[in-house]
Amino acid sequence: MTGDEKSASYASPPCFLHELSAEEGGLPGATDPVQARDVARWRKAERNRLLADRATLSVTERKEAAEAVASHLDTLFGDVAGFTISAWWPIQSELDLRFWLAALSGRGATAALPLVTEKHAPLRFRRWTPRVKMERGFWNIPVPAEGDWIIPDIALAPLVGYDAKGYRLGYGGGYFDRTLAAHPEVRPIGIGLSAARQTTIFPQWHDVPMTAIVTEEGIV
Ligand SMILES: Nc1nc2c(c(=O)[nH]1)N(C=O)[C@@H](CNc1ccc(C(=O)N[C@@H](CCC(=O)O)C(=O)O)cc1)CN2
Ligand SMILES: Nc1ncnc2c1ncn2[C@@H]1O[C@H](COP(=O)(O)OP(=O)(O)OP(=O)(O)O)[C@@H](O)[C@H]1O
Repeated sequence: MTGDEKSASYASPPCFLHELSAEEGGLPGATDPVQARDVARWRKAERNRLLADRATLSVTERKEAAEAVASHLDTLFGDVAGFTISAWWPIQSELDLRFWLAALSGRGATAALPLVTEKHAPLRFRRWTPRVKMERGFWNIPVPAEGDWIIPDIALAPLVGYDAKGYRLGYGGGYFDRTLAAHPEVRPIGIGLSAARQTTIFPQWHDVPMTAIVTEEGIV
């Protein structure tokens, strides 16, 4: 079964959601609270389903997917010299792109990792290399312990789900959306498994679409 077929059989989408999308004529911020609650519930169920699916991949399959993603990123970016690119320190069976990130400095680029320094606020970023001292941050995610705050040119965003229009489903904190609202100059690229594709994630006023989505199958 494809991811879409699975979502069709495992969770029923909420009704009238097309009316919520700003694109379809809805007013940003003027979302019906009942429908917003339905979307939030649906997202929570889909997030759990997609996370459970992802966890069934073997270590080898995940490693192969990460290597395929890395080669698609090289195709997408070409020469990265001069760019600052953020990614993530993997948790919960996320793809591990640290090998690709670690190689950036040798290519004249700067690698960065995100930090949650305040709940419900935009992410902040610090430079990372394998030699940087790390500490446990929010949610126990390892983060660079010191360094100046920097703003990436490109932010690779790990995704739990995504749709054909480039909207991303994450862990539900809204951190990436807040970051992109605060820094519209940052180019967001969603990274995940092709199986994480949804027909739609019912975009809300706050959802910022990715510039591109990269999976093990290629660039979407
Ligand atoms: N490896 C990794 N690092 C990352 C991210 C990521 O997705 N992956 N983030 C990408 O943004 C930021 C952290 N994102 C987080 C998002 C939500 C929650 C969280 O507390 N979630 C709640 C559920 C919220 C809800 O459903 O209302 C929870 O699980 O209790 C924690 C961290 C920064 N670092
Ligand atoms: N720019 C914003 N300003 C205020 N609140 C926001 C903003 N962006 C998102 N939020 C809030 O964050 C909450 C979670 O959003 P959403 O479900 O899109 O998270 P997510 O993209 O899955 O999470 P994450 O980016 O942390 O992985 C929503 O309830 C939303 O209201």
